[in-house]
Amino acid sequence: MMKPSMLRSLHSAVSRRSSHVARRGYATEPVPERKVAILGAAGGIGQPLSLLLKLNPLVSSLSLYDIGGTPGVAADVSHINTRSEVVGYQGEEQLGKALEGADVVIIPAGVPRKPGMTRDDLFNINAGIVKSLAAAIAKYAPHALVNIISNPVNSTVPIAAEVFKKAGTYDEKRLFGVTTLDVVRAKTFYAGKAKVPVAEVNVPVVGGHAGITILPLFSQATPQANLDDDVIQALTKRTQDGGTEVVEAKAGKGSATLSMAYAGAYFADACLKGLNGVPDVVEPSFVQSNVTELPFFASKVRLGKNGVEEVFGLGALSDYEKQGLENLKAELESSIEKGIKFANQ
Ligand SMILES: NC(=O)c1ccc[n+]([C@@H]2O[C@H](COP(=O)([O-])OP(=O)(O)OC[C@H]3O[C@@H](n4cnc5c(N)ncnc54)[C@H](O)[C@@H]3O)[C@@H](O)[C@H]2O)c1
Ligand SMILES: O=C(O)C[C@H](O)C(=O)O
Repeated sequence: MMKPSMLRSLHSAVSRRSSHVARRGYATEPVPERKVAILGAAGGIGQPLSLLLKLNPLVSSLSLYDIGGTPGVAADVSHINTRSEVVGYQGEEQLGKALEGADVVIIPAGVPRKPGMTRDDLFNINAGIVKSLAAAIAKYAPHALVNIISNPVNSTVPIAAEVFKKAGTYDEKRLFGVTTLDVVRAKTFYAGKAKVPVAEVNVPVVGGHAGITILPLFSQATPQANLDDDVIQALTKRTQDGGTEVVEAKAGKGSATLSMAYAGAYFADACLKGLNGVPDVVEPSFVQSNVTELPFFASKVRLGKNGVEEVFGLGALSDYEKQGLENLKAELESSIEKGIKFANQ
């Protein structure tokens, strides 16, 4: 996966490879051609996400779509001397071209929260946006891996699934709700309390992506730090409220964009590695699932040439986590049902 420390060396590595290929006239390490489309590319997440994907050597074609503003973002990002070609598309009439041939489609389109709002308060606007973008994906990129960032993720993923079912293109292995930011936060907060190097930390986060539906499993965190129960409870609450912490700090100017772009680029990189046949690519995602009785659930998944190759279970839970799991089910179920109902109206 693309770690922050790798970003600095990435540019020089890519430049070295490009000049080597140019000198010899053929690629010494064949890297498959991969098109990534970002829908909502001119937004707060979309722009830094476009930048990070332009730095990813696995991407050969970067397609930046939004209702407006993408010619400028594409012109800007395209001046970076890395592998991919960048094209900006704006307006619905260009959406088909933006999607055609895409291997991975990332959707950060939609409105963000303001202080005092829940993610569900975004449903009325974002549900319609995701529904129409999913219909276009079914038509123009039916085999792409789809990474949904738009909130409320607990509802927008089921919406996309229903749209794909109706279009006859649904493949549960290819649809992902991006919950990577929850894991990024859990790792950061845990490392701070446990006083261990953050780069060594792993924390599974399961459930969904809103408030109490976000369930970090600190009992399975590594390295183990034997933190007191009250510290674990505070870490759990901080992870669940991580998004709200940013919304309040931004004071009306939106929600997490930069950390989300990092998390989205990280997950897209994992999807590309899986498609390219890299073994043992395991990341968390909100996917169709049999892990609990709920039809969608976030847990670790193995990514491969067809998307989801394996959905991992919960492992051993502490009593506190067992209770957290029971507590989240009603809210998660109702958000999933709300999405399904909306898509079928
Ligand atoms: N999954 C997560 O962890 C996570 C984290 C942060 C934010 N989010 C969500 O991501 C979404 C975007 O956040 P942001 O801060 O980038 O918002 P933003 O308002 O800065 O950008 C959204 C972009 O979407 C575009 N857009 C709107 N309708 C569109 C359509 N039909 N087709 C294409 N593009 C369209 C807008 O023009 C804008 O450029 C929000 O819903 C937010 O809640 C999710
Ligand atoms: O909190 C939000 O509304 C945005 C996002 O879901 C996040 O977790 O940062």
